[in-house]
Amino acid sequence: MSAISRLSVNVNAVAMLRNRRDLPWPSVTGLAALAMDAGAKGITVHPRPDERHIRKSDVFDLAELIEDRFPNKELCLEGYPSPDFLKLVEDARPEQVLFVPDDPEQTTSDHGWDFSKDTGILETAIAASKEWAVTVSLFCDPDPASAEQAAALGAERIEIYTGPYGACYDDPASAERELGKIAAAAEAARSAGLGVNAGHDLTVENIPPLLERAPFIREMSIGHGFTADALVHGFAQSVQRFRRAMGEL
Ligand SMILES: CC(=O)[C@@H](O)[C@H](O)COP(=O)(O)O
Ligand SMILES: NCC(=O)COP(=O)(O)O
Repeated sequence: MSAISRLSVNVNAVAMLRNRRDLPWPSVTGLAALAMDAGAKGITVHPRPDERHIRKSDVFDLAELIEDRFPNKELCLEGYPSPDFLKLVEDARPEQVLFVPDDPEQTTSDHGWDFSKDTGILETAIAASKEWAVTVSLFCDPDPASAEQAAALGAERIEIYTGPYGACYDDPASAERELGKIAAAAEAARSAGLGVNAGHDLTVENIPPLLERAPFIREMSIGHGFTADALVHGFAQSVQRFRRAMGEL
């Protein structure tokens, strides 16, 4: 068994379920603790401006949980680098921040940064995060040029957007085409000295072929597919199932 997992469990969907009622359950911190006890490397959350799932208070609760009970695990915060989000990063000090080019109205993340027009806001956000000693990752489409531009801006990692791959995984020709794009972007990022993460619509089924093409991917944040799996198998079992799919068990 490898000591460090790649799996960061995204608990957005747990918060969404909790928010159906004015009650504290299911518990975001409780399930996050369960996932980390079961072997996840950490927890990811994407607090959106409307707090439709993760609330600011969850971010602080999770940061405290990790500091107090899981000092070797990591919190990753995802979001658009608005002043409000940057203040949250400054106050909560996660181990990693993923900057995502999401509009506040967006249903979910569906594209990477456009480096031909978004560099100003990213330069400011990257410089601030580095001052706070927070590792910076940028959400990128699976294309080598984006990886190189992310490196030129001073990011330490990229997260390759795997939504299109997840959506066509059942169609071998389309999946192969998407895997080729992801592998090329991952290689370019690695050559540029970046750590390579991947995320969006990853599942127990589609992870193994992805890791065959890019075995050096260091982190996968998984929420929707993880939660769907956990509804059937239970949170702790799903950590095992995803780690097995990642070749870690
Ligand atoms: C950045 C990313 O890939 C997203 O998948 C995100 O973390 C999911 O956000 P929602 O849970 O709001 O769809
Ligand atoms: N960064 C991707 C993420 O955190 C979770 O995405 P998904 O598994 O909910 O699609």
